[in-house]
Amino acid sequence: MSRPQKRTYRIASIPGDGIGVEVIEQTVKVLRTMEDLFGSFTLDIDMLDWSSDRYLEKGEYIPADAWPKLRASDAILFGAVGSPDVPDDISLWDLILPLRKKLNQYINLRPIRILPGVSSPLRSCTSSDLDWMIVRENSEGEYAGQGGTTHDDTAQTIATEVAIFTRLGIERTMRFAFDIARDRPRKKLTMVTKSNAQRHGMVLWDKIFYEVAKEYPDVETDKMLVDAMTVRMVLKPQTLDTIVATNLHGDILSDLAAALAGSIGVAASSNLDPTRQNPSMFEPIHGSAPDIAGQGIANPIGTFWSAAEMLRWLGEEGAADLLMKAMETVTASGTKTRDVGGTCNLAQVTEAVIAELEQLFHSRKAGDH
Ligand SMILES: NC(=O)c1ccc[n+]([C@@H]2O[C@H](COP(=O)([O-])OP(=O)(O)OC[C@H]3O[C@@H](n4cnc5c(N)ncnc54)[C@H](O)[C@@H]3O)[C@@H](O)[C@H]2O)c1
Ligand SMILES: O=C(O)C[C@@H](O)C(=O)O
Ligand SMILES: [K+]
Ligand SMILES: [Mn+2]
Repeated sequence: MSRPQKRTYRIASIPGDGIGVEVIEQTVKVLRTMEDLFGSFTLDIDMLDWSSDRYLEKGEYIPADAWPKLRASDAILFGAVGSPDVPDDISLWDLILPLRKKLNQYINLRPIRILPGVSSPLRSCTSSDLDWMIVRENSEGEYAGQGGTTHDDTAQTIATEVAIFTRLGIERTMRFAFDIARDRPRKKLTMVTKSNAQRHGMVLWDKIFYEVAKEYPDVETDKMLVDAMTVRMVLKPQTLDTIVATNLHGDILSDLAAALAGSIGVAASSNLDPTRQNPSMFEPIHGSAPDIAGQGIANPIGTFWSAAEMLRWLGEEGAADLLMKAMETVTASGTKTRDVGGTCNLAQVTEAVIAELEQLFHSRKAGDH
């Protein structure tokens, strides 16, 4: 009998700043455990020091010659960027945004659920009341990079931040969102907009949503103005399932959604190039959290979940499922960080997840025979 060949994946890992470094360190331990347990795949992890420290030292986040190698990787595992020593617009526009843009990661997919053992700040909201998939457009809107400042240092300074919406960008996002909605049991897609006040880009957004909807007669459609959407997310979470939103709206709503599901520390995201011509990038939705950085108390679950999504994207479904199961068993058992009501530090949560992975893997193996 010939043994199946071991699969190798080239992973570029960018821990970044603050708690990004801490959560990635733990996630790599978890991935190494999975690699050892399964034995069927190898993760060739390239740790990249692209951080604000590097920027302060060398004047750049991403080395100019780094792109070909990065493009040749199979996936990117990202922590967070942002430092009190560098203006936030520089760190975002020199690190995370060029990655998303140059690698054509035009979808940011953010699953939001209440994990076992985690409670929602909403009174009587259970896991069956809040199970959402947020599809955030990830390349245009206010993030298109169009704009500028003139008349600097005068009383007439002008600054523009031009929100760009293109048919191409909207159409591919809507199609992706409808595909996601169709694959979920409720087959329901809520489109978030602001086409009452924003009469050009958002009107085009709505128009294309209804055009694409015609191709998906089996998916129930629904439209919400973004302000009212915040109210509905809080008061009627059970009426939502798949949500499609612009880059900026999706950014804001997903932090709210994560908080409603218990903590921003458990929320995952996938920056996807659905064409698979470039590597996709997986990261927790949170930032570098300077207020708790260096204390070892950050919740690593959002990054573990992102790593599970990375394994799924790479085709390692079994490993992804096992990691989700281990994570959820650990949160259910009460081994949790403070943001979700526990008393553990991130290393203790990691150790518990690793122990659970080993336990689950071996009991599954025993069940096979
Ligand atoms: N994609 C990214 O890398 C990304 C995302 C968001 C913010 N940022 C950057 O991060 C920096 C800080 O931004 P911010 O404070 O607005 O947002 P943040 O997400 O870093 O933190 C918001 C709050 O949530 C808490 N928090 C975040 N992650 C947590 C975790 N894993 N466990 C426990 N608590 C957690 C923080 O302590 C803080 O109180 C800024 O420079 C910002 O630009 C980067
Ligand atoms: O996309 C952004 O605005 C950066 C950060 O807030 C994020 O959600 O990744
Ligand atoms: K992040
Ligand atoms: Mn955000």
